[in-house]
Amino acid sequence: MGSIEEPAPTVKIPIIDVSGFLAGDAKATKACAEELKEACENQGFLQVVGHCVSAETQRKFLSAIARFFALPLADKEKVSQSNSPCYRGYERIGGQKLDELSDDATPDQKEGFSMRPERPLGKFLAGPNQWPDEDLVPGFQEAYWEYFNAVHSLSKAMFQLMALSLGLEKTYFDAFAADPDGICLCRAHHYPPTPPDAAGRTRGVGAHTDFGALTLLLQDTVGGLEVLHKKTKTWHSVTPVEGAYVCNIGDLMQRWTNNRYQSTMHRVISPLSQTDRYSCAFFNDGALDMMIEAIPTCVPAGEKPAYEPLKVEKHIVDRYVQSYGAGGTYIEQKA
Ligand SMILES: O=C(O)CCC(=O)C(=O)O
Ligand SMILES: [Fe+2]
Repeated sequence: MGSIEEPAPTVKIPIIDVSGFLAGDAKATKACAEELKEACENQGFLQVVGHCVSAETQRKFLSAIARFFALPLADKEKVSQSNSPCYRGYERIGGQKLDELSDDATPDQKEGFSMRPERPLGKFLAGPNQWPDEDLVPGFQEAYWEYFNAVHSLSKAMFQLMALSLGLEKTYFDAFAADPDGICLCRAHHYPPTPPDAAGRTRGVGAHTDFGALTLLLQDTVGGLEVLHKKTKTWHSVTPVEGAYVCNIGDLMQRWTNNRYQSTMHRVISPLSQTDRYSCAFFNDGALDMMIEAIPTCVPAGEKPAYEPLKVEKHIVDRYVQSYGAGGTYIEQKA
């Protein structure tokens, strides 16, 4: 008798059209919230279409970041994140190591550019942005802000949909997600083509879960993003859908929902490729001073929450130190 092979698991990453919800249609909102709940309780990943970020805003932004990453290294290093007291600016290849699975992982084979809303120096991550000279990348700053504002709006709307999906008041997460001093990060990435000697050995981004609550990722059509199927430890690609946002749950939201919503491990492989890949992640990590405590309706009657209450600031600082190394600029600021 031949052995029976286990069928390969299918990991469903649904594509959810949020246009009805954004337009205020009650029936469409109910259906959207239901689809979102299903996705968040299972693989913790979905793709959002029918959103409010225009194709033109995305196009202008992707063109601006490609022009920035094409600059000579010396020009990019002028706005290096290592000169920033608040993790803003350019991050060279290998600047971050997100892999949580293996100790001997190679640093991430991506370069990045980070900006955030500007706030007076003092609190963690507050401070000024660093921009390249306008002459070097005309229109970069303008395209970046236009893009940031549009995705920020979408992010706030997605938190409202998430509240509805959990059977909560629509505004339940507003104090976190719409706080004027909240931590938002818009980080563009460039993954250079992979030479044959590095393919299979390196990672664009090592396996990790996202730190915060909710991520909205724009990826071009090259591909490479993969999510882990926990049970079988197999990786599954997130097929690019042009203009869509890959939306995923981060560790804070998993904690907040007492493990009901899943923060799933993901990575970007470095396939043998002649093509540059560009993506941009928008993280809305909320208000530093907030305490994250299990949402009461997520804790079954008679049970204790799975986690102790945790201040957002403590969680975020720990994760930055972990991925960028200790002795970061935060410690200097506090001295
Ligand atoms: O570039 C990508 O596709 C994923 C990036 C990512 O996972 C991250 O920045 O946390
Ligand atoms: Fe990620």
